[in-house]
Amino acid sequence: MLNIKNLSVSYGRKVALTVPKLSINKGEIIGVMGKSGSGKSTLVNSCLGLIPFKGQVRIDTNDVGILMQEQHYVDTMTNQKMIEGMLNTRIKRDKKLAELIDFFDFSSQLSLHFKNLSGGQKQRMSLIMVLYQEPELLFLDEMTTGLDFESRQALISQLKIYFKQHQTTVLMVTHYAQEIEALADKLLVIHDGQVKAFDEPQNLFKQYIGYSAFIVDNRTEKSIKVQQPEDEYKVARRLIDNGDDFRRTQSDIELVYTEVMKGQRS
Ligand SMILES: Nc1ncnc2c1ncn2[C@@H]1O[C@H](COP(=O)(O)OP(=O)(O)OP(=O)(O)O)[C@@H](O)[C@H]1O
Repeated sequence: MLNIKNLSVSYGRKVALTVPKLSINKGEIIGVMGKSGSGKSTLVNSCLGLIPFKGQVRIDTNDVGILMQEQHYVDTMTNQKMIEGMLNTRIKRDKKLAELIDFFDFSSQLSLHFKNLSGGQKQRMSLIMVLYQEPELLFLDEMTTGLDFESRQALISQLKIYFKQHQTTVLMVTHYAQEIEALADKLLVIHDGQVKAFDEPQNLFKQYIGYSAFIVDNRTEKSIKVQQPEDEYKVARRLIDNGDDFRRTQSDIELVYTEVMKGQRS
């Protein structure tokens, strides 16, 4: 669905991003993580052709959607008028739109103005308009930044259902490991303009963390690395005997990310 070859983006003399090769298959959801200034937005912007770049970016569809962190709309009309105007349709007569509004629980916000919506409601409204166009490929750039925990959780679970139903291919940039854990098939870690890791979380977990790990919750939050199932049993036994509250994890994104970033220059 998206193929990148020898991509290089520079701002003036500074090379901000180089990606020798990257392929995203149809229906895959890719979560992109990296520090501020690492090149995440540069990746999205070059894929969208919004900035000049060298190399190849091939997108196998014309139905591309994008949702950035902040949206600005005119504020002279209600949300309903704006949605209907921008999509050139009427909610009453448009089953697809009515269903989306229902899905994102937006009916009671239709009579309001955009500026009076909460951050989560603003994101929902933008999503309704983006998803109405049934993009095959969707770019999400920090769509839940600034949302409170509950709004983020709600949005993530709605999107999880939606993406599954529609087999949308998604590249989402986020600072929240939890978002990737809930939605992404693969994790892409960018640091200093370079791809440091790109694979399914469980593969990266095996590579960077080991066979499995126990996180001792409540007390220490320390992770214990184990390489073999037998070791896992021994560690579990010890933790149980100590009365510790722990959980087993094989795809903890935060652990993987921390491990990938170890040894990288800041
Ligand atoms: N228009 C620009 N002109 C010059 N330098 C830029 C421009 N846009 C980005 N950069 C630089 O390129 C690098 C990558 O920026 P980018 O916006 O892609 O990072 P990011 O990972 O998306 O950061 P954040 O998480 O803060 O959004 C940074 O060093 C940034 O300062």
